[in-house]
Amino acid sequence: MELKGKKITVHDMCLRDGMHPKQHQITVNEMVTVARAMDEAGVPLIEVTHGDGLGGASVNYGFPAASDEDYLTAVCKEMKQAKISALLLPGIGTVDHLKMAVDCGISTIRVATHCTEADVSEQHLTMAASIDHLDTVGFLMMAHMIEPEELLVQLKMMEDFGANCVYITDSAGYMLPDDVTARVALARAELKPETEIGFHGHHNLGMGVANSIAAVAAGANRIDGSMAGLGAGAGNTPLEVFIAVCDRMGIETGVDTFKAMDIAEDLIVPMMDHMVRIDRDALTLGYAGVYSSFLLFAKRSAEKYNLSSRDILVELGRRRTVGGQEDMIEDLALDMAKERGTI
Ligand SMILES: C[C@H](O)CC(=O)C(=O)O
Ligand SMILES: [Mn+2]
Repeated sequence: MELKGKKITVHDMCLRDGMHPKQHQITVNEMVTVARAMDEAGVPLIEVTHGDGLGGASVNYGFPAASDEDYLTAVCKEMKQAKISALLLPGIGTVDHLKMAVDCGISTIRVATHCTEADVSEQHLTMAASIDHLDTVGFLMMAHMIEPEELLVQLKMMEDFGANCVYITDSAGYMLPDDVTARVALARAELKPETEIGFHGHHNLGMGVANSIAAVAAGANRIDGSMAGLGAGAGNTPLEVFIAVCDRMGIETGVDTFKAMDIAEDLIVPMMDHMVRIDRDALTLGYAGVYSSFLLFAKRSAEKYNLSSRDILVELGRRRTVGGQEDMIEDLALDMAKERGTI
């Protein structure tokens, strides 16, 4: 496919997926500063929410520095051209959270489920689609775990519930470009032509940019990334890198490449509590197909029970654990520690 001249929408994740490595402690001021700079650089869409979506503030997922309502209210009113999105996982976020986010000024709601559980998104997607001008997006996580044909059934379900855009989400950073091509191309061929297709990558195997380009080539027109890769695991597709590559290839993002680089370097890297990079554990997530936001949970349990975090992650992958099973990580570590006599 000729990519030169193709227009795509990039969607920044620093202020939502980036909440995972920050243990949800990004302040309202930091959110506003980063969002303003991205607005100025031409980033068209920015996600702002607790790392686990609206309503994520809890013992299980972690308490944030401020409420979703405070973050969204503060950021939405500052935007000149950028639109703000919020993420919602049914079971964590409710229809009331969705209404609150709309009242705060979001333009996009993304309803996320595990890749085999699109049916649980019906209530939220139907409701969102009934709200005037609300960009309604379905988001299927851990999409590497099922074959393209099975994924298509789930994507179609979200389309039927009213999503005008559906996402193929590589939550574990496990996919290789051929995996992305197979899933996106089938979706592009079978979904309604007016339904947009998005791809959300994690960089655990260093494939974020290559996978995102594969997605665009196969027919996706929305691509998630985050400046300096601030996101779960080894982070999301580093957005400033993806923008520079698009620039070289003639793919139009509308974002100023040098301003994107400056945001990554001058604003995001200094905010990091640890370097978000492909270290041994993040690489293991990608290699073993584990949900990226399990990383810090596994590291904490490893430290507590004198275990190797890699061993915990490999076992989580073997057990095919999925998002929402965070509480099982400590249970697993405790069992492993008893078995190995490390406690
Ligand atoms: C709640 C997760 O962090 C959503 C996401 O970004 C992913 O699955 O990847
Ligand atoms: Mn993610």
